[in-house]
Amino acid sequence: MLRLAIPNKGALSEAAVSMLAAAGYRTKRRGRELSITDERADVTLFFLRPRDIAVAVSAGTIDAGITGRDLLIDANVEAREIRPLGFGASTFRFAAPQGSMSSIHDLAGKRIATSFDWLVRRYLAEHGVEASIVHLDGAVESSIQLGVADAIADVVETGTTLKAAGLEVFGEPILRSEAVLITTPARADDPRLAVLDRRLHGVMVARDYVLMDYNVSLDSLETAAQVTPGFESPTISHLRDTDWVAVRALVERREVNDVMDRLYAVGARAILVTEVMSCRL
Ligand SMILES: Nc1ncnc2c1ncn2[C@@H]1O[C@H](COP(=O)(O)OP(=O)(O)OP(=O)(O)O)[C@@H](O)[C@H]1O
Ligand SMILES: O=P(O)(O)OC[C@H]1O[C@H](OP(=O)(O)OP(=O)(O)O)[C@H](O)[C@@H]1O
Ligand SMILES: [Mg+2]
Repeated sequence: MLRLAIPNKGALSEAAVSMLAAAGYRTKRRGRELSITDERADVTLFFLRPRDIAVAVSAGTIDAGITGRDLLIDANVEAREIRPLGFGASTFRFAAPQGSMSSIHDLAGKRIATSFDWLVRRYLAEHGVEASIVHLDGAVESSIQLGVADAIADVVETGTTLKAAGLEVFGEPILRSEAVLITTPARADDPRLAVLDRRLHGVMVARDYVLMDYNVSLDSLETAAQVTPGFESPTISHLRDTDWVAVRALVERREVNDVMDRLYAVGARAILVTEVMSCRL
């Protein structure tokens, strides 16, 4: 049985469950169950606090986990990221009262509140800045008003929380984070993990790509195929009219209208777009 840890609450929890459900795993919890076993897929899901996931994986009691990249790095353990999962994107940034700081060098000798001590210490050391860290478990944005810190380092997504606290970001982003699939070097070659990883990749491709079909004359095929190169190579099929062919390729969802316009302009017609339910590439 493959043991996979996923967040039991917080920003990544729902999206992790829906991704696993889309990948065909049983995810429905009866009440407050701490784990669910999917006998058919040979996987047990453990619902853990997001911050504990990298620790459980590195201890070897859990084979793999879904957590935030920021939490993985901050745990400073042996677990490694094997795939970014395309949800839960955020940045990790310094912030201070509006107009008070503009560069990380302004942090020298100051107090920085954060829940990510290791991540912040490492970044400051890399940049040669000496400051003291004030550890808080959450609601870090309140620390300045409470007089316990001069600046903060925290997760920023929309910036709403910062703004409400009268703070603004400064300096470069410390990190760009998102949900990631993690494991340890000891488990990295586990074939059951490879199946999980392929399933999750299949969900990501189905979310990010659509299938595009169109007809194009042989004269314009080369130009059109360059517009839709697909993952490896577009499929070309015969049409009854031997001067024309049918082309099929995967296209990034966010580019779909632009690609259709460009195909039309080079003479492609009957351009059709279809959702991908699932795939293994
Ligand atoms: N607003 C957000 N948008 C996107 N990702 C977020 C957001 N807040 C947190 N995250 C990500 O979620 C993970 C942390 O989860 P979250 O903050 O929900 O849990 P937690 O702080 O450990 O638990 P709790 O807040 O319940 O004490 C981090 O990887 C972080 O980057
Ligand atoms: O930029 P925003 O969209 O406002 O999101 C960022 C906020 O979300 C998270 O808080 P969370 O809800 O996890 O509370 P916490 O601070 O107690 O962890 C994070 O710690 C920030 O406070
Ligand atoms: Mg939080």
